[in-house]
Amino acid sequence: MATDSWALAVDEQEAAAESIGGLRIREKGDEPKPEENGAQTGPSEEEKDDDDRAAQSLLNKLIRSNLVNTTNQVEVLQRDPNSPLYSVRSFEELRLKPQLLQGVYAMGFNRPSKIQETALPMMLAEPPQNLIAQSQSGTGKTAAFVLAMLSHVDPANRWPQCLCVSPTYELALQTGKVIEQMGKFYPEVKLMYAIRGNKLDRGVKLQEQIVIGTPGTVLDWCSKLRFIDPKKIKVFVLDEADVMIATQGHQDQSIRIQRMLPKNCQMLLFSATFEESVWNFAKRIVPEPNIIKLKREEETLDTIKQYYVNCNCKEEKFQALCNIYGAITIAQAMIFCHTRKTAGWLAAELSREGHQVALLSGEMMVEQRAAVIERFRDGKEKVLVTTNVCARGIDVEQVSVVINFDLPVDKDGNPDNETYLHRIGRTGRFGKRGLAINMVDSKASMNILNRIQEHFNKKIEKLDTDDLDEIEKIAN
Ligand SMILES: Nc1ncnc2c1ncn2[C@@H]1O[C@H](COP(=O)(O)OP(=O)(O)OP(=O)(O)O)[C@@H](O)[C@H]1O
Repeated sequence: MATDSWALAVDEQEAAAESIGGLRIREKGDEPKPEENGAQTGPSEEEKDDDDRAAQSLLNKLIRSNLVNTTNQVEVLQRDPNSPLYSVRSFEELRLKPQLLQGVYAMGFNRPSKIQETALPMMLAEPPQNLIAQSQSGTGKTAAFVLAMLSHVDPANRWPQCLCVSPTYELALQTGKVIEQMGKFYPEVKLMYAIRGNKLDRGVKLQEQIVIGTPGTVLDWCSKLRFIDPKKIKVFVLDEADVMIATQGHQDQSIRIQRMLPKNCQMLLFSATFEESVWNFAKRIVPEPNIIKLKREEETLDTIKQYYVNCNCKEEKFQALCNIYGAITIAQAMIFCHTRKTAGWLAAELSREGHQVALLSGEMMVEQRAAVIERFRDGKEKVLVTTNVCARGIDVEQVSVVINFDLPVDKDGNPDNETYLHRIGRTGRFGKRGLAINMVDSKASMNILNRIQEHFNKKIEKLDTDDLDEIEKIAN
């Protein structure tokens, strides 16, 4: 039957989505091919640590224990500019149910985050307002919509009232945990996971008030299997819209779910980024939206001293690194390599020299990566060797030195300026002065370095690592 083949297709899509959800271990023989010495051209697909946004997003969630601080103002585009816009400075002002206020405080939240100050009054308003909200990861979006969902359910009604769609199984579980924590003192409200593998008997009608899941299963449960009556949904949340649309098919499934919901259902959409594709998607899902944007802090190279070292091969680069370590005290450093193979080699060499080294590599499961980062954050290791994709978006405050053992290039071998800024930018944040050292090992990589210099219009000084006095000077 047509519906069955369609359901099968949905299953397949979800299986594919889950397999790129980050939790996987590579098979033996799946290792990268040996790289050519010294050549810094774009790596082949196998060589490169492939990662994806869902894994990155999950990693961020796993390692984040605090809000990301931001001084930027929120930008608000209101659907109805005549209705008073207000923001709150405390959770009390929101007149939450006492059980929920208790849950919020038990989580250690003292006051709403920047995005929550504006988003929460809108989400809790009567009549409910639709919202599209964008702010970087870690600014309190999840906590905000979880609070909105918990506030809107009627625990006396034993049917699904809030539907939350996440891009992957793992991300859905993380959000589910927040719902459980925040709803700790509100045990009448129950939660159900609509994820692959959660098999229910045919004919069952869900009694849980909140359902969180991945698009394929949620769609299945609302339509073909009818575990959920979509017409009774009051709040629909689409989380991580940017990650969602990176998976083929999810966009379509989300739109199909949305079409089954009643006209007065509150639609909420969250995203860490807001490129054109996300924006187009958001407009299809959320009619007449209020829009809240929180600008990301700009990364700059102003407070960073940048150097480059001329070498001929990776062994020479390693020697230069040893010379730097011998001359200056480095509290904590992050070293970026192009491939997993180089990263593994370098970590082993550094360990042999007596350094406490942490290695972050693409074949590790996301949880393992989170554990490595936490150990490094706690200062258990002083050097973190990593490939580029693994470390994107990770902030380790205390890092004072960043070393580009290989310069960042895109898949065509052109300079990846954005990644360069991202790698280096972190050291100079928090008002401290940072140090960045680039290893150059060929004409090609010198050319890349020159183009990076030109792009940022910032000089990268040459450093002679055979001259101890010169190295000592850069630390001052
Ligand atoms: N008002 C608050 N006060 C203190 N901590 C908060 C507050 N809101 C959220 N947090 C905490 O800050 C961290 C980030 O919050 P949250 O996960 O809601 O952000 P997010 O924007 O959804 O990020 P991501 O998309 O990465 O999940 C979490 O550890 C959360 O418990």
